[in-house]
Amino acid sequence: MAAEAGSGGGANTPLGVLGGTFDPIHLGHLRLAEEAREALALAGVRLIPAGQPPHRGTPHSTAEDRLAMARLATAANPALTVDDGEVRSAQKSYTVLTLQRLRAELGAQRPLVLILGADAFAGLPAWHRWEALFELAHIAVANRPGYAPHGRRWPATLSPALDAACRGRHSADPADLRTAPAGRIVPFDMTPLAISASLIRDLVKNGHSVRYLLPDPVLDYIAAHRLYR
Ligand SMILES: Nc1ncnc2c1ncn2[C@@H]1O[C@H](COP(=O)(O)OP(=O)(O)OP(=O)(O)O)[C@@H](O)[C@H]1O
Ligand SMILES: O=C(O)c1ccc[n+]([C@@H]2O[C@H](COP(=O)([O-])O)[C@@H](O)[C@H]2O)c1
Repeated sequence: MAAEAGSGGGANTPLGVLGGTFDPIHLGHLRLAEEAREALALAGVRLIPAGQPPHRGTPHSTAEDRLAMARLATAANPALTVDDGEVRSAQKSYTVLTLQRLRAELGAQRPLVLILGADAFAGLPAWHRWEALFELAHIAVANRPGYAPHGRRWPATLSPALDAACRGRHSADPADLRTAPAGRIVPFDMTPLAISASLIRDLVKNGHSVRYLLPDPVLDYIAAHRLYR
């Protein structure tokens, strides 16, 4: 059985961190976590729903609903755990603060791997104290349909600031993630899934089915709470 995220594995086993608004959580998020876990030999992945996402308006569902859906979506997989730290915090959900909290919890030596889709990675220079992220965690970047940089082509398409920050950090070998607590950038390929939370919200709003785009318990939660109508 896979080790429980956050406590599993040895002291050097990297732990994945996947933040998101998860409005709602869908199979793109879950495959991103699962494929990162497998490709990068992670102890597990902590999914962290944003309480107050810094770069978008108020989410369409409450933080409690998004947290509940994330818990339902991951209940059957012990390698995926849900962290409510950002939902419980009164502050904006800046990733740098969350990684500092995880560092304090897990120690300075535990390798952390911040998992991002290609769209999120490309926007990194707009994040709060973004260059400090490289001191706190490794970064794993997955392809996402419709977005560049994509997979192994990514270094050619970065903004100059991100390109400069990435220089010398690139690694194609997941084993490198064990040799330091932070600082590497690892692109990895996942099954391309053109699923987004905004697509799901639009489908629900227009009365269409979203079955098989997200787990059935999340589908049932959306229906029971009349979300996104
Ligand atoms: N289908 C997908 N493939 C790869 N990465 C994804 C996919 N969907 C989301 N991600 C990644 O998951 C993280 C959280 O995404 P987020 O919660 O914003 O979902 P979203 O589907 O992009 O939402 P929205 O459509 O509301 O903008 C980001 O790093 C994002 O790049
Ligand atoms: O730290 C920041 O400045 C920052 C800016 C934008 C997004 N993030 C984080 O990136 C994740 C995805 O955000 P979003 O808005 O695309 O759902 C989520 O965990 C956010 O808290 C973080």
